[in-house]
Amino acid sequence: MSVVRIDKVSRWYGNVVAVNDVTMTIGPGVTGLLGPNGAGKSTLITMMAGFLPPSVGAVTLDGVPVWRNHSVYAQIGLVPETEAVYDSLTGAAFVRANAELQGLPSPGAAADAAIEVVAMQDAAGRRIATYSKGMKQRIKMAAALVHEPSLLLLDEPFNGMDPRQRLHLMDLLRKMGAEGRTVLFSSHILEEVQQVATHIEVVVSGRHAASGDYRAIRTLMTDRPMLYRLRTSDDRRLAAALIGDPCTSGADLDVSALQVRVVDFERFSKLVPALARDLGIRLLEVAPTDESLESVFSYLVGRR
Ligand SMILES: Nc1ncnc2c1ncn2[C@@H]1O[C@H](COP(=O)(O)OP(=O)(O)OP(=O)(O)O)[C@@H](O)[C@H]1O
Repeated sequence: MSVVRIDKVSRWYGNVVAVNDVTMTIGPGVTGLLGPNGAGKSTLITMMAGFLPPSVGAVTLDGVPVWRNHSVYAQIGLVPETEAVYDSLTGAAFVRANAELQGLPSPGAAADAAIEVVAMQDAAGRRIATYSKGMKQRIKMAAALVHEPSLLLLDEPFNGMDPRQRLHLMDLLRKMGAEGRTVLFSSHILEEVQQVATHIEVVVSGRHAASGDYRAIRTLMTDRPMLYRLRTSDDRRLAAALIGDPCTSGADLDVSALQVRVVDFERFSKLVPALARDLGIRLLEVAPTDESLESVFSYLVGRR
């Protein structure tokens, strides 16, 4: 069983604080590392893979420090975000080279098996230069899997994949997790994470913002105060009714719409249709105005 522990870790590049006092534990199964661009996901993954030392704090795998520890590297597979592939090699040669670097006794057989896992047998004899972005992702995945690591780290693996490749990779990650491996992948899309991860860690602006399963994270996100825009057949009457209920904390009327500050989304979502029905008001539009990922994430950070 592989457990990664990130303990009070900070990492800075010159004046830029990329990771700020993060503590988290990642165990077997599939974990999604969720956060907007620049949140520090790649920096965290690179430290977990042992390619970068923390400025402060420790990253360990089963209690053993990862940085500069060659015995630990054999247990780790990394699929980096960058296209770290040799275009002039065939897919098969690239994966085999990784098997040789890992010192495997039968590098050819290990490479064939890994290529089969990612279903790239048909294209393995072609030069990587001719691959699509999604195919490059899969061959990088085969290279990362060739030594059967117990910890698999993937940085934005779904980027550039078409829907079919995406489903294939999701299946593969689920399978790896079900086999008892520790799989962690980064993403900035909650729905993507939700489809495959059983556990989610959220980072924002270098800080650990939240942790839990999809439902817990989704609840945190929808429970925050939010501004809703409503267009109805009688904004004024609906505003008066809504403001009398504790699920709202304010309402603004302008010529084209009604803006309502909602503090209890669950209650609000039931109240609006009920009021509209009782008062005979037609609802033309009900939509959140600040649903951007950044606003959701900033809220999560603000709570801590
Ligand atoms: N080598 C570097 N030198 C200087 N600053 C860096 C370096 N690498 C990352 N940073 C900065 O550290 C912060 C975190 O970057 P990081 O790449 O870890 O975030 P990320 O969540 O992976 O973002 P993205 O999804 O955009 O890759 C950013 O502000 C970034 O500009």
